[in-house]
Amino acid sequence: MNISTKKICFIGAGSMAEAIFKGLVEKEILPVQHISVTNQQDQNRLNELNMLYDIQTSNNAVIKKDLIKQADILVLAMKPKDAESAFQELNPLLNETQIIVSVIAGLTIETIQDLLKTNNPIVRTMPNTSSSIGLGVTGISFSSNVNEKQQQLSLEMFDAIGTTCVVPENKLEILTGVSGSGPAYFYYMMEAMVQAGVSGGLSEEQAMDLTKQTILGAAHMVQETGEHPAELRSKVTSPGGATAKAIEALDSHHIHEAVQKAVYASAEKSKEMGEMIKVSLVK
Ligand SMILES: NC(=O)C1=CN([C@@H]2O[C@H](COP(=O)(O)OP(=O)(O)OC[C@H]3O[C@@H](n4cnc5c(N)ncnc54)[C@H](OP(=O)(O)O)[C@@H]3O)[C@@H](O)[C@H]2O)C=CC1
Ligand SMILES: O=C(O)[C@@H]1CCC=N1
Repeated sequence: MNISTKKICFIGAGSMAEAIFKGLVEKEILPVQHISVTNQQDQNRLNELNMLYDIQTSNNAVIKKDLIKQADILVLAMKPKDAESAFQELNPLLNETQIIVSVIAGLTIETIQDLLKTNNPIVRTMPNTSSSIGLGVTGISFSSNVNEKQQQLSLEMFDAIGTTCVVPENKLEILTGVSGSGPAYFYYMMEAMVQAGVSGGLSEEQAMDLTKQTILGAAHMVQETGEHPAELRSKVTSPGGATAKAIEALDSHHIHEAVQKAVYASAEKSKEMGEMIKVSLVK
């Protein structure tokens, strides 16, 4: 099996769907004619995506049905709260050979199966938005009926836009806290660094360039040296020097614990969003 011969239909046209198909289109992983995108109602958004990527887009009921029926892989990319109604629409259109890839935070394989009322192979994933530039990382769990070839195909799709990490399903929430939400923590940190630079007298452009290159360099250092971040940090931190004072300031605000709390909060919220749908199913 090869991903380049497959047809992929994205159900949901938001930031995450775009990050994935942008990565696939720009890396020429499959022909643009093989990629289609639908959403609930926002026609302007679909027009914009069609113009940008030359992929097929439609939320016309008849065309949407055809796109879904023809797809080998369906990517579920709506918010958890919209999953139930979206899945009801999907159910009559599915055939059992289609691979269902979900990027929805918190929604378990079991709930997806219950909602879809089918026995399709389910690939539950947690990507991140850096997939759009081929630097994403995607956590993946498979339902027990995803065969070897289908697993390879799914891995091929996400490896093409970054790296993948196959984990047991009960690890996907904590993985969401680390890498799904993770880019936001670094952007948050960057916002603060730029603001401080500007307050201290740098131009916005200078502060942004310095911050950008610093985070890029730090990430490459971890990757290329293979050294632990703690070791690299100690090399920046001259005893009694400026960095030591900076780390002291971070420690005095319990930033280390705060970051851990942020990871746990994201994991907890993901679980909660999935649980809410499970509860509404039982009712
Ligand atoms: N953003 C991120 O960094 C990440 C997001 N995720 C997951 O991806 C999913 C989408 O998130 P994100 O892209 O940020 O969300 P957005 O709000 O940007 O996009 C949601 C999309 O879902 C569509 N939609 C809603 N209801 C339906 C329906 N019934 N049928 C078809 N499409 C529908 C919306 O269409 P319309 O506008 O027409 O209503 C919209 O295009 C979430 O479940 C999230 O947990 C996972 C990893 C990272
Ligand atoms: O914020 C969210 O709920 C999604 C999941 C991880 C990143 N974005």
